[in-house]
Amino acid sequence: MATTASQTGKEENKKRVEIFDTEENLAIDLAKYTADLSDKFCKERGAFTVVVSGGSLIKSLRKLVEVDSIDWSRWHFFWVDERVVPKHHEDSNYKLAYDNFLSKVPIPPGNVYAINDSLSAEAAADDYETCLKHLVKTNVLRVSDSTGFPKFDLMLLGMGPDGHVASLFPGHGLCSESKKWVTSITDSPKPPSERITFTFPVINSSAHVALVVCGSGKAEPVQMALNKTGSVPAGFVSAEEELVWFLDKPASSKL
Ligand SMILES: O=C(O)[C@H](O)[C@@H](O)[C@H](O)[C@H](O)COP(=O)(O)O
Repeated sequence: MATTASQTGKEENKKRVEIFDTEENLAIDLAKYTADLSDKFCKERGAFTVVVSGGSLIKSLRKLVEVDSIDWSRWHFFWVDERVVPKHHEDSNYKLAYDNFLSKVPIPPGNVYAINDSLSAEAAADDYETCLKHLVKTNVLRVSDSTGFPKFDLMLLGMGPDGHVASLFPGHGLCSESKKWVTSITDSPKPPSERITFTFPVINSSAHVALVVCGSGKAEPVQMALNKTGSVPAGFVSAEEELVWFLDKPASSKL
């Protein structure tokens, strides 16, 4: 059973906070939320552009693979951030998503946009941005009328215990990148140190963002982000249509 915390203010009107008794219930609701959006966008535009982070989020997608009604052939699948390691490496977000999700659903392999793992971090970021620009030209990816940045249909993001999202870490200069779509980091405080990441203008131009956070170890950054008691990258996340925080009870315990 979820409880919804109401928010006030203009930007806040686009924000919902859902709190679940258990991670299992969160995973069930996240599957329904994603399936409903998939249905809506597949009907409206014949495509559904979905972005995922790495981390524990991927495990919380396990109920999604069981939804029969999803038209997987219309899905286009991206990563908000990726570690610059070979695709079969244990640290690879591609491998994490492949093993736990992609290998279980029939998304066409050509619609799965992994990074080029033979390049340096900087070159891989440029290459991924070039790929996104091509997908804008071919109308797979929309562009936000208000920001000019790509507008993904849904971003599914986790948050680290320090409040980071994607590979945008507290106090790091990349949090204020305002021009690039995709950038690289070679001094990530969370290993491995070399990564590529979408920038905030891209994340915040998404139609829908789901921030999925579980566990008491994240209660403090959740509080900082939602009650504005501190400044953490997760608190900078917004969406053009709707931002939904999916929290389990322990993660919401300081709200
Ligand atoms: O590649 C990464 O490291 C991630 O994309 C990162 O942003 C992750 O989502 C958070 O660190 C949360 O990870 P956990 O849920 O495992 O704490």
